[in-house]
Amino acid sequence: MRYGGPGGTLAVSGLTMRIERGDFVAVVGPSGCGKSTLMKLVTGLHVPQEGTVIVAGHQVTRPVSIVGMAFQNPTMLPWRTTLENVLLPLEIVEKHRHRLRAHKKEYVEKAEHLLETVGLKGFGEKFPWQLSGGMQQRANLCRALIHEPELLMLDEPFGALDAFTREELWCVIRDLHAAQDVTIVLVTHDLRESVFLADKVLVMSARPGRVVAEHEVPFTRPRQLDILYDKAFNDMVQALHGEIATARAAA
Ligand SMILES: Nc1ncnc2c1ncn2[C@@H]1O[C@H](COP(=O)(O)OP(=O)(O)OP(=O)(O)O)[C@@H](O)[C@H]1O
Repeated sequence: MRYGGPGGTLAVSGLTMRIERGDFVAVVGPSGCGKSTLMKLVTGLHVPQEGTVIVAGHQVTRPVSIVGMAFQNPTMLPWRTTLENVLLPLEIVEKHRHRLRAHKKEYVEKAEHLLETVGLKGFGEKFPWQLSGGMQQRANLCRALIHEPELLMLDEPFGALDAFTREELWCVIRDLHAAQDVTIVLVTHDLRESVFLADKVLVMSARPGRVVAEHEVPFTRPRQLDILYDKAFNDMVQALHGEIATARAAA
């Protein structure tokens, strides 16, 4: 995938990965290695000049509707309440668009249930600007989940949060993955986050990005936050750190 025409920036090249249904995969790598590009390729926001992206058996040629996305900046619409923001994808995704008016109550209940799951019970009527950054991130996750995506793409969704809120949201995501049949791809700079949450961690090279290593995370589920202090956990984090340092140096 190259940006800006033939002489432009080659963001990813030879990037190959296979993710099975229900997997939780984290993608880590040096800054600028093409992690966000990968997200945009999988969701169909970009189409590669060479190679193919296949999601749920179909080649991706335009934005994919079975995907839920959450990026670092929650970009909620300020003139809509939190609940109305969470309901937004339903106005876009075809399967729900036609049902929305007749089944509004059912969808509102679902949105309220999701808000409750992430600790935002009773905040649906507030506007996004009345919520803290952490609360907006939580609402952002609800919006990514409202249309029951089969694939959830998370691009640094907890990047701007303080450590405590971030760890709390890790647990929300962990529980969502355990409770629902959803495949999750998480792009992150936070190696502890990748090891805590994922079944598999993919390490990318410096730009042009490709996968240089793939690690199964051996820790049993459900994982509790205490694991962050285990030696085996920290050894894995440190090993990943070393791999990324090597990938950066090779650039
Ligand atoms: N729209 C664009 N036009 C030109 N170059 C771009 C564009 N988007 C990304 N790039 C370049 O492609 C490369 C990969 O960018 P990308 O955002 O995918 O990396 P990243 O790994 O997500 O970065 P970071 O770790 O800093 O978030 C970078 O060198 C970036 O400058």
